[in-house]
Amino acid sequence: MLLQVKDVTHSYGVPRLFWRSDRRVPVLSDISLTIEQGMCLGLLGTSGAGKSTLGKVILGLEKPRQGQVFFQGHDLYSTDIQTRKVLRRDLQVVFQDCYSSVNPRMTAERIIGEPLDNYERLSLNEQKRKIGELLEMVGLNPEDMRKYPNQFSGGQLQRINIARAIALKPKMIVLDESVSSLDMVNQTHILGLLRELKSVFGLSYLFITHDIKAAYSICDGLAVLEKGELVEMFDDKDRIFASSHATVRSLISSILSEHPRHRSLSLDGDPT
Ligand SMILES: Nc1ncnc2c1ncn2[C@@H]1O[C@H](COP(=O)(O)OP(=O)(O)OP(=O)(O)O)[C@@H](O)[C@H]1O
Repeated sequence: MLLQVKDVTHSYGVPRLFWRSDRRVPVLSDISLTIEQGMCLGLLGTSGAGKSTLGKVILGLEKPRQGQVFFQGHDLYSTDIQTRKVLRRDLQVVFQDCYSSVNPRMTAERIIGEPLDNYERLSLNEQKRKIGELLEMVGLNPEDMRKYPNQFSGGQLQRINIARAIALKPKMIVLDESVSSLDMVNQTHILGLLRELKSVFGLSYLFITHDIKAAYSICDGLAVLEKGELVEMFDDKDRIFASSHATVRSLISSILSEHPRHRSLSLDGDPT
């Protein structure tokens, strides 16, 4: 098992202006889930359900109040710093906002080269060659490495973020609404790219989204969060259609056409 989230509960403190507050808002309640190597789990839920918080907990960025996160058998929050650094290499992230995820003053070469600088000792030429290969892998041109973020479209810049995420050949990537800000055409292309990278590298994804159609198109399994609780978990994504849970039904109906003729729409295709 690659990732195990065990009984995770989390809450955020409520800030007060003039006195200390011990009031906390519960955000995650007793969450347990697993992700196997090579599997893509979709984490669905409405806004504020706690999806991004769970993503941060899994990335080792937000220590949960209770529970544990095991990545490759190591407890992320109690392991030593050295092991944590090694584990971080295998656990990468791509966020929704491709522009704020990068330093506007860095070229694509430096953006993609950052994790390589941190973890690998490559010569200048080796690093350039590797960055060129990564750019090609995500469908861009090696010459694009000289460009700055403002010279790329949103879709191209998200490809740069993906190239950075795969630079160290990680085992798992947390994709937090990574295609949500893109138009439909770019969304389809990036989802295709993610599917391809998954099969080439045996990558695992946690695909965080409110978009059930995008999740269905890339995920093997689906989990549904509501108000911090994991209300349903489907190892096989197709089982979601049999769910009678109100939240799950409303997620499904949100993508179905109003027209009765489209009620049996497959999530893979467009309505005919
Ligand atoms: N750093 C923080 N401090 C305090 N409260 C927070 C913090 N981050 C998130 N929250 C609150 O925790 C709850 C869950 O937020 P979270 O971002 O995890 O939900 P989400 O399901 O990812 O939502 P969205 O789809 O809108 O991004 C929300 O009520 C949010 O306001």
